[in-house]
Amino acid sequence: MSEDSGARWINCRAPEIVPSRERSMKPLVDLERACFGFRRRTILDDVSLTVERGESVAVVGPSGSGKSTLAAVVATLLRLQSGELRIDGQDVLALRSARLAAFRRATVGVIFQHAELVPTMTALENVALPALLDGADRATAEGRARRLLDEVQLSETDTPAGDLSGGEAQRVGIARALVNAPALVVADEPTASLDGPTKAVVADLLYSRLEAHGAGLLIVSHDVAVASRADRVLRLEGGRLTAQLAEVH
Ligand SMILES: Nc1ncnc2c1ncn2[C@@H]1O[C@H](COP(=O)(O)OP(=O)(O)OP(=O)(O)O)[C@@H](O)[C@H]1O
Repeated sequence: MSEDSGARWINCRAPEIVPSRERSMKPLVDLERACFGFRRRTILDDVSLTVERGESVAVVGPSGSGKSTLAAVVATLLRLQSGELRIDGQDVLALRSARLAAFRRATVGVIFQHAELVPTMTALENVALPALLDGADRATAEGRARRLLDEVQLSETDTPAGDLSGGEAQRVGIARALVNAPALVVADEPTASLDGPTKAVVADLLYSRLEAHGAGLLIVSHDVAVASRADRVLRLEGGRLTAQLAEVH
């Protein structure tokens, strides 16, 4: 999803950088009274959400209810039309394109349904890329990438990403999301395109690696087994976000 697609920019304030000590006392994600629509259709209607540091929060809901839109808003890929969003204490709506991109690279890892790797680059190059873009030198970026690929149990690091199976590609996606040691990972249907046994392996790796790295997680998933492993499960329906009280479906 591209930044600003279909959205109108309303909040226009001067950038404010919050000191890191002050940031660490605030929720990792603090979304308040968020509204977002595509053209005339309201998708998020006064939605508030917090994710604490190291916490995992799953969002479930009917198809088309706006789960991916919410994930893209929290991943700072789409801008809210009204409301507030602070991530790691930073008012992200106050940041414009270049600074927002730099903030996102350092703070938010994103995992997509189809991994979205560069097919001609190897697994190792795909994982190292965000670190290189964030200013790491090649040896450092590749060292981090190798360690993370080892963590997700991918030994064939020189295979072009286009030749990987769906499960392998998603393991690379998890490693890539973690390469800049983000405080937050946003995962949009990370297991939806995988078969049963592979889903379980990828979900295990996702939750265990995030816990090991102390990253918070916002995960959108149709999969009961995957969503119910989160610390909290929320339901998005009719533009509103509520606690999921009954069984996830
Ligand atoms: N770029 C866009 N322009 C216009 N409408 C869009 C755009 N992206 C999504 N939508 C619409 O917004 C609504 C919410 O889409 P979204 O993908 O967020 O829902 P979802 O809950 O993730 O759905 P699913 O579970 O089927 O993936 C849908 O009706 C979709 O068609």
